[in-house]
Amino acid sequence: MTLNDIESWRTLPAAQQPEWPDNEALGSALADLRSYPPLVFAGECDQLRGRLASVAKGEAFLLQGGDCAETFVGNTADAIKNKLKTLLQMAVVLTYAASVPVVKVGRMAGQYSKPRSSGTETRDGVTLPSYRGDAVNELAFTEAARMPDPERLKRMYHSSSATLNLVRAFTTGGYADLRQVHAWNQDFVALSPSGERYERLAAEIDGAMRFMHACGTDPEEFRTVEFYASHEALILDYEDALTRVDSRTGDLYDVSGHMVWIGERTRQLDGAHIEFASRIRNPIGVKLGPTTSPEDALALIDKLDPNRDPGRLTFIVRMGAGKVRDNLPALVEKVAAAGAQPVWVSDPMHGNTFEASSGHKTRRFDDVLDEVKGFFEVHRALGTHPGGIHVELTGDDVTECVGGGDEIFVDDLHQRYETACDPRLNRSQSLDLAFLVAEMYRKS
Ligand SMILES: O=C[C@H](O)[C@H](O)COP(=O)(O)O
Ligand SMILES: C=C(OP(=O)(O)O)C(=O)O
Repeated sequence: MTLNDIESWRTLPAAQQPEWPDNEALGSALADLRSYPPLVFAGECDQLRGRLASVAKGEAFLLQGGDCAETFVGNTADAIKNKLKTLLQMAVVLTYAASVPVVKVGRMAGQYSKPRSSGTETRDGVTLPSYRGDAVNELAFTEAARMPDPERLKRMYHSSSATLNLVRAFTTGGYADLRQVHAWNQDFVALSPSGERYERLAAEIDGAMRFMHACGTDPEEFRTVEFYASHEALILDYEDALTRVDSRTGDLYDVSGHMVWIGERTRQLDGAHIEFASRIRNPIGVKLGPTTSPEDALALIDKLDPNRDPGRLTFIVRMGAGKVRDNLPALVEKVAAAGAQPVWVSDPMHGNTFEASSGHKTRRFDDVLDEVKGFFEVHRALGTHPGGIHVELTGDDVTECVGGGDEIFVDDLHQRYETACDPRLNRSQSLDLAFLVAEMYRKS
C-alpha cells in the first residue's frame, strides 16, 4: 500500500464536512499534520483488534466511554483524570461483579468533531453555522466563533497528544494500579449511593488481593492497565492526514487513535467515510441506528471486513429503548447466519435524547438502562454475545441526564449543564450503570 491508496474517498460524497472558508489555509494545516508523528503505534491498534476478537468470541466485554465532545479548554489534568477514574471504576465493577475481562476504550484523545442535524442554528432571529466541535469552530454564538478555522485541526492533534500522554502516564505509572481501587473512590464514597456500593466491592477486591499476596502471588497485570483511545472519524481531511503506511506490514493505519468509528449520519455504503474506513487496518466501529436493515449490516461487513477478521468490526447499536427489541433481532440473526462475527455493542445514549421542559437536551437514565436491557434480552434470546457498552460520560458531577440513584430532576439540569453538545452521564450515573450492566451480564 502507498499513501495514494487512502485517497479513494475523495471521489465520493462526504457528508457532514465543514465548509472551510480558505482552501489555502486548509492545505497548509494538512501539510503540517502530515509531517507530525503518529499519535498511536500501528502495533497497538493490532493489539486492540486482538482484544476485540476476544469480545467477538464472547470471552470479554468492551467498555467504551467518554465525552460527547471533547473541548480544548476542557482538556485539563483534572478532567482527564476524573474521566479515566470513572472508566476504571466502571471496569472494576464489571470485571469483578460480572467476572469478565473488560477491554477499556476511551472516547478520548480525538473526540473533537460533531455531526449535526442541521448545518445552521438560529437564536433570536440570528442564523449562524452550527457548532461542529472544537476541531472546526467555537461554541460561542458569534459569527467569528462559528467560522470554521483549519488551524483548529492542529489544535485537535496537540490536544489529543496531551491527553494520550497523560492517560499513558496514569495507566502505566502507578495511578491505575489495582491496589488504588479505594483511592479512586476517596472523594466520592460519602457523596453518592453508588460510591458507597463501590466501596463495599473495593473492600472485597482488597481482601482478595491481600489473600493472593499472602499466597505469594502478586501479578504484574494488577499494576498497569491497557487503555485505548477512540473517536468518530468524521473530518476526513484530518483522518487522511494522520494516515501512515505501517513499516512492519505495509498496511495503512489511521494513527490518530487506536479505534475509529463511523457515525450514524455518515455510514452511507457508497459514501466517503465507509470508503476511507475500508482502506485502514485499525479496528473500526459503525453506528447502527433504528433504520438499519439486515442488508445494510451485511453490506457493511462485506465492505469493511471482507475476510471476517474477528475484532476488525464493531457494530455500535443505538436504536432507542423503544425500538431495540423490535429492530435488533433481524440484524443479529442475519449477520450470524452469514457467518460474520462482529462485536455487538450497545450505545444507549443516542437513540434516547429529548428536549426537557427546561429547554435542555437530555436523556433519562431509565431509558438508557432500558435500551441496554433490551440489547441484552435480544442477544440472550438468540444465543449471541452482548459484547459491550458505548456511553457518553464524564467524571465530573454534571447535571445533564435525568434520573439515576442520586436522582437528577429536570429542575436540576441548569445547575451544571456543561456539555458542548449532547448530555453525558455523570460519575454517579456511570457507576450505577456499571453495577446494573454487571448484573445483566451475570444473568445472561
Ligand atoms: O452526538 C451526536 C450528534 O452529534 C448530536 O446528537 C447532534 O445533535 P443535534 O441533533 O443537536 O445536531
Ligand atoms: C454522533 C454520535 O453518534 P451517532 O452517530 O450514533 O448519532 C456520537 O457518538 O458522537
